[in-house]
Amino acid sequence: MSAQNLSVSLAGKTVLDQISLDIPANRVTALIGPSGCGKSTLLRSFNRMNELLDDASTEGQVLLDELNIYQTGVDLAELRRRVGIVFQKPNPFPLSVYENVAFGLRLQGINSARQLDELIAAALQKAALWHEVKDRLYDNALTLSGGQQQRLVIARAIAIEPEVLLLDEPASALDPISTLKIEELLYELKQQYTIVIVTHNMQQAARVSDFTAFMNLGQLVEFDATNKIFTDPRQPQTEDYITGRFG
Ligand SMILES: Nc1ncnc2c1ncn2[C@@H]1O[C@H](COP(=O)(O)OP(=O)(O)OP(=O)(O)O)[C@@H](O)[C@H]1O
Repeated sequence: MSAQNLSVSLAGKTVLDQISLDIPANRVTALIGPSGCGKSTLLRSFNRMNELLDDASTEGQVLLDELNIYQTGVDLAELRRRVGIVFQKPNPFPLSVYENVAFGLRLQGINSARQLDELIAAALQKAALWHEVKDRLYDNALTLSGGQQQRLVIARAIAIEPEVLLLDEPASALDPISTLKIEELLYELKQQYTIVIVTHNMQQAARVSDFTAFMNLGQLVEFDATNKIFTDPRQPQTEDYITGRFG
């Protein structure tokens, strides 16, 4: 996936300014930068979620394979199936664990009980949750712990086989053990999916990502291999940020 000269305004204010960025396939890319620099807005532009806000306008392109997702006639439901998103606060539906994962599959017309059972078990396994919920499949998802709920939301997102998974601070509401589980999970998931994660936690970005984009004031300051960004950045601004001199 790639952004090309992408600019976004919200309520008349330029929030992203001419961003061009190639997101490598089957890798984890972290978006870092000070509060308000536009990380979440960039993430949400990858599946056109900004359009759900009043008064959002977008210029430039986002390419998913060959498709400019902003061209007219793009099927937004299909786009969001291909590019899934997980938010900071776990948001399972107030349904059973099973029905949470079944939801998107049923929307795709999959109704055979046997097929659903198999796909739901596979998604829960991929989300590293199966062992904890296999005897609780019909319990309400809201009875799970916060960390389990977040892995359930990830299972719900991957059940419908997206190509890209967007994660907006997926662990910041979780305890350290749940955070570690999510981080380990990302390592497994990148074998199959392209992952973009917004994080405030620079240690987390250094641990989980292969590539890092440092943003400031709506601009992309630097994009490189994570190791390079954290040990030998090209831009003084990046160095100042990662060494804690601002932000
Ligand atoms: N719905 C909105 N309407 C108007 N302005 C908005 C809206 N949402 C965000 N903004 C503004 O857009 C800018 C970028 O916000 P965004 O949430 O993308 O930044 P961020 O880097 O993710 O910040 P944080 O790290 O604090 O979550 C900020 O100045 C913010 O105030």
